Amino acid sequence: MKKKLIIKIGTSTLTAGTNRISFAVIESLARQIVELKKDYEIVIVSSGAIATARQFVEISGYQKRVDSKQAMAAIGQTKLMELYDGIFRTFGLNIAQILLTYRDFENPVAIENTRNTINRLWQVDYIPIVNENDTVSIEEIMLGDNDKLSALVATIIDANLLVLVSDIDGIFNQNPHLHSDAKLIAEVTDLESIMNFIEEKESTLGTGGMSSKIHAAEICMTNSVEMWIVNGQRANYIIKALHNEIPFTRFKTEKVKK
Ligand SMILES: Nc1ncnc2c1ncn2[C@@H]1O[C@H](COP(=O)(O)OP(=O)(O)O)[C@@H](O)[C@H]1O
Ligand SMILES: N[C@@H](CCC(=O)OP(=O)(O)O)C(=O)O
Repeated sequence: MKKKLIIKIGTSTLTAGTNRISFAVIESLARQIVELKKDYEIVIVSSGAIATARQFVEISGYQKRVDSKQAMAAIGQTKLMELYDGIFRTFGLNIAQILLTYRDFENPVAIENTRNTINRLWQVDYIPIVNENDTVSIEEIMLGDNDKLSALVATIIDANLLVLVSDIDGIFNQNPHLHSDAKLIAEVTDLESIMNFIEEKESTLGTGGMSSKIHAAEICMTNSVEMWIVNGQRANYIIKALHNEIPFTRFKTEKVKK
């Protein structure tokens, strides 16, 4: 049986630090997935709806007003999926869209329905791409991060591994953007031991930063899902992390799944 892998890719990685979605980033993801599909069933959790919309329209006040952000997300989501579809198709990969909110994870019926949909999509060889349903829920666009959402998805489908693709190699003993001598932590088994390492710098994008990744790790560790933070700026980052060819942070759980 194939293992289950969730890949979370955020706005900063998708835009490669610019204000446009990078086709090269989506291509690199697709190329890796072609290889990964031999051993893994895959779910992508992708942000980027608002960033995609910005290439077409700027609804006034969208940086501050939540309803403007929601409208931007609604416009950008279809275009983001078009981008994924166009690029993934050239690699022979099929995609499907799933939009969820936190509330869905509190409802056993919704959990069961989501699980059934994902399993059926895998059976017919489609890759589910999840984002938050920003129309009905505003937690993520207020806090600006899909890390926790991806941990919840990983938990309900009993994933073997969640990979958070970030703009950094992993968690360091200090924020490396502020301290040049910061050292990467390769393995975390106890979250308490790393709490003091988080040192958010002021972010204009208002993202969840490292704190939301720790929160995601907490959900994963409680539910025996291994979680990695991997640097999306490195070539072939998932394949190389799997072969231990690049530095990254691994949040270990005690229970190893078959
Ligand atoms: N101890 C730490 N180790 C690594 N990064 C840290 C640490 N403390 C704070 N950070 C910040 O967290 C950022 C990564 O989170 P985030 O910007 O949300 O990434 P992404 O957009 O890829 O999800 C880093 O770029 C860094 O500025
Ligand atoms: N759901 C929204 C916002 C989510 C968001 O910004 O998350 P992230 O890129 O992980 O910080 C979107 O797709 O634009």
